[in-house]
Amino acid sequence: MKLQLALDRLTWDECFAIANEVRDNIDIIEVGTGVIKEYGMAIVREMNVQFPNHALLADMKICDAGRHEANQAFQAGADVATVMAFAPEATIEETLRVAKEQNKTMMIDLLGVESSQKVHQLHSLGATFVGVHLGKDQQKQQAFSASQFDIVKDVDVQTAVAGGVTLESLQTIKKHKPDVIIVGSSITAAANPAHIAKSMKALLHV
Ligand SMILES: O=C(CO)[C@H](O)[C@H](O)COP(=O)(O)O
Repeated sequence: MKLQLALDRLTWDECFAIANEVRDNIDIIEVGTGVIKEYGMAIVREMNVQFPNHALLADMKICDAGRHEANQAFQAGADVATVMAFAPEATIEETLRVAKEQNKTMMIDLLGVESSQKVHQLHSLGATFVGVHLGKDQQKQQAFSASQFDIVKDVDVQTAVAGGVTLESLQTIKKHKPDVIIVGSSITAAANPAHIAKSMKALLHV
């Protein structure tokens, strides 16, 4: 199980400062959607320069112009880019083609997906990696529930999980053995981000 740091709602300097603080306890750095909207692909490029030994995910949340936007992420140095499960099949297929051509990975974000039928359909399109996701706004109404893994349990795909993961909820989440656990605010808004990241990493290896 890998630990992915999600950098959201932060300034350029905060992104680099926090990533640097927790670098020894995370496997993947995610440049969040809002951060990309603020600073463009330049921040993905710079993250790749400053953290060459970490895998890098650009949370593009692509929903149209799949080839162009997947190329933007990969040319900026991302190893993984995201496309939304609700995007048209043509868009998802284009992003998967671009990733294959460049030996990169697309993560299909399952935000809003409630049926395993949809995940099977994505798998038949060629998806190999999906993200179970409780969105930021949804988190105000409900906490992450382990039942959210139900939609992926019968499908032969790698999984990530995101959405308000905390040190406490990690105990339950890890039992479902996702390939990647994505943590944003529990680390980035902590008084001591390095301590939380270290505790999370340690918990994943117990
Ligand atoms: O993709 C995201 C928001 O759309 C976030 O990266 C993801 O939800 C992780 O952040 P947090 O742990 O703060 O929920």
